[in-house]
Amino acid sequence: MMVCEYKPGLEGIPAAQSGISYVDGQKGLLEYRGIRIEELAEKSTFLETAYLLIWGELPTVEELAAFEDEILHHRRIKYRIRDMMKSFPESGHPMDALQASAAALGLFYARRDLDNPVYIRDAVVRLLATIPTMVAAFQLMRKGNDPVRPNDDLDYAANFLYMLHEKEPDPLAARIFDVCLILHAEHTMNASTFSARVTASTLTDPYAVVASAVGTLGGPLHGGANEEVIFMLEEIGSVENVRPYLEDCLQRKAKIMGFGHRVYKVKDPRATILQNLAEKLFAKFGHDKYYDIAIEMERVVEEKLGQKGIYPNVDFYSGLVYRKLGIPTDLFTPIFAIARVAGWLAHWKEQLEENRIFRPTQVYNGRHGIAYTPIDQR
Ligand SMILES: CC(=O)SCCNC(=O)CCNC(=O)[C@H](O)C(C)(C)COP(=O)(O)OP(=O)(O)OC[C@H]1O[C@@H](n2cnc3c(N)ncnc32)[C@H](O)[C@@H]1OP(=O)(O)O
Ligand SMILES: O=C([O-])CC(=O)C(=O)O
Repeated sequence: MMVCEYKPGLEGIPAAQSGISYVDGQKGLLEYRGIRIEELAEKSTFLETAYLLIWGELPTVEELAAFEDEILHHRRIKYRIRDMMKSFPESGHPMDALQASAAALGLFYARRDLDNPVYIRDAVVRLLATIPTMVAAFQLMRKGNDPVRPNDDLDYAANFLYMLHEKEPDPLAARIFDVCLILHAEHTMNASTFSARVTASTLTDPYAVVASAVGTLGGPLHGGANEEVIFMLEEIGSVENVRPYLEDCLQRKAKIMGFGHRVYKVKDPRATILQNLAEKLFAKFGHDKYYDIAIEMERVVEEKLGQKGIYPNVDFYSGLVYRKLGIPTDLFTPIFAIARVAGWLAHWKEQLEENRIFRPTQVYNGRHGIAYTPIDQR
């Protein structure tokens, strides 16, 4: 067996062969199935992009209509899932509620028929359709309200905002939210996708795959950074405080949330698009003073850490967009998950097509040959 050098965090180690997405971290380039993210953000919709990621090609008019229709008809959640969510503590984090609810779907669809394309399609449709409903339902129920039923007249993104705010969204807000979903849908072998693929490789069900990925996404070094960014902007509070705040972080060797990336050594192309989306929202709905703080942060971080390749990542500007859409801070990461379900499912499907269980090795650095000490002698 070939022995490889141990790399903390598996840096630079390929974990799969994949044709789903591609990142050039030096050029700041991201493609889904070969199509540039900028082009998808301008021309596609989230469901069309999800189709592209999962089935490998852009859908025809008929294929897209059929896919959208299937999703529309599977948006409602079972009353038993809703009742289970109602019993969750309202102080609990919505990512934990989502992880538990996604896993609970597996209780209803326990049969695993992984060689059957109908089973795969049903699972894809069910997960894409119900995850947004679950996120919105928990949000309303933790406030003591009943969840809002999906609105069949609204598309995927608009319906989510409708279920969250109990009113139809402004069309610009809905389109911008849809673009956010496109931007977050997939990103090569990131931590949660790796987690999804490891879980998939055991041939378990897709609900367990998504639940394990949701758990991984929630951490502050990964998708959870989007809410940490807002806490940080609130703590900084003013443009004048940016420099002393960052100097203090650097002195303490503390990570600056929303900056840095294992692959990108330039500004994340999604951060550039999200920044433009934020500006569009500010032009229509009013400015956000935290944006001025964010701009100053980007300037000072580049001055201090640019030579190390530390630039804004996808999590830096997304929260400013979501705030303007009236979304509470602790829903930012669940919204990331709504989008990333598309990527996780694409990787689940790809993993099954050429599966081998993930079972890496380790470098043992513990002891050998130690005698057992009876408890009364310890
Ligand atoms: C959707 C996403 O997951 S995007 C990422 C979201 N996460 C964040 O925004 C959290 C802040 N960023 C980070 O913690 C990291 O940049 C990560 C987790 C994204 C990438 O981590 P790694 O690739 O392991 O980089 P690592 O932590 O080894 O950093 C390399 C060097 O850059 C520095 N660095 C990296 N990110 C930052 C940051 N955000 N602030 C300050 N310094 C940083 C490190 O201190 C380290 O410096 P050193 O070589 O002098 O010790
Ligand atoms: O690729 C990564 O490591 C993290 C990231 O940007 C993502 O998952 O979108």
